[in-house]
Amino acid sequence: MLELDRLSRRYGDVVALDDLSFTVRPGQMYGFVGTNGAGKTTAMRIVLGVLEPDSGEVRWNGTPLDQGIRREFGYMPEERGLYPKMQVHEHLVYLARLHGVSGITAAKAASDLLEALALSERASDRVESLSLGNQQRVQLAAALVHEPTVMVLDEPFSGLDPMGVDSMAAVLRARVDAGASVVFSSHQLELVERLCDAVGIIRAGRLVADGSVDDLRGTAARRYRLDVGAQPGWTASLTAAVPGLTLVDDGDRSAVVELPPSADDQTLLDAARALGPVHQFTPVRPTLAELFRSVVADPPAEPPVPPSVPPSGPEKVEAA
Ligand SMILES: Nc1ncnc2c1ncn2[C@@H]1O[C@H](COP(=O)(O)OP(=O)(O)OP(=O)(O)O)[C@@H](O)[C@H]1O
Repeated sequence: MLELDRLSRRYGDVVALDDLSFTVRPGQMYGFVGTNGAGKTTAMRIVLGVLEPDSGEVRWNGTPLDQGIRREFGYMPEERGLYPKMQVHEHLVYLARLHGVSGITAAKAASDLLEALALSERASDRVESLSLGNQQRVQLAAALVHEPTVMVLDEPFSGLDPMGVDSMAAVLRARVDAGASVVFSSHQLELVERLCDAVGIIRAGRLVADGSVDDLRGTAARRYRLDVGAQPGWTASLTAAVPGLTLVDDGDRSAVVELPPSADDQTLLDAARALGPVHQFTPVRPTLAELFRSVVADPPAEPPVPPSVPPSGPEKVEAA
């Protein structure tokens, strides 16, 4: 397995990574997500070996990475690097041969990947003649052509059309199902939710959530959608009846509420029943995008700096 262990890295005064650790197991697709500037590329560059951490290390099956181990990996760096004048198939074969793959095996692997990525018809074209999205597909093929068991991919899906996303996802899923480890960064959270077995959320260089999307849901606040046949204003009565209950969405017929840790769902149901017939009572499963927003919006773990001015009264709200 691939282990990033307590990586820290600064650029001058900027703390890019702060004690970052996570693990990617064989047969696992790991999505690495975070806000702009959170430290994803820095972490990937350290795994790639183009950047040294200030502290911490990266291990593969318990052994700290060296150039020998790294050569076995497949990379898709942020700076895409293909030779523009080379033909697509020729380029892939060239890269596979650099990894010691035999000519016949390399040619077959290149053809298979081009077919899977819907690029067979462009096999004899120069890389520079392809659109950016198609060059990106070739870049993925370049990362995979020597059949690596670990793949580290920086935003492999950005800029691809939906067919490109699907074909790339299928190629990666097939490798993962065959036992490979894949870690990729992305801002496309729906895609990460759909594809990944595990997700790490990084904020300001720290990992703030790690696990399957279901694991992350388990730690999220519990929300319920209710439809109660009661008088208008029933949501106010409900929030008054259950201490700590928050109204998240007050629709015409139904409402979404968030339970405080102290209350259980039966208390909520009883309180709703006391107001009228309950037509709907459904747990709301947060999407990864919603989980992400709540995790990155949480205040940092450090103790807050005390305010220098005493807090004033409620903020004035301007009329629209
Ligand atoms: N070469 C550099 N010199 C100085 N600061 C840097 C350098 N590279 C990155 N940084 C800073 O380190 C922090 C982490 O940057 P990084 O590129 O790793 O984030 P990221 O999560 O990949 O962001 P994005 O999603 O925008 O690509 C940011 O504050 C960034 O400005």
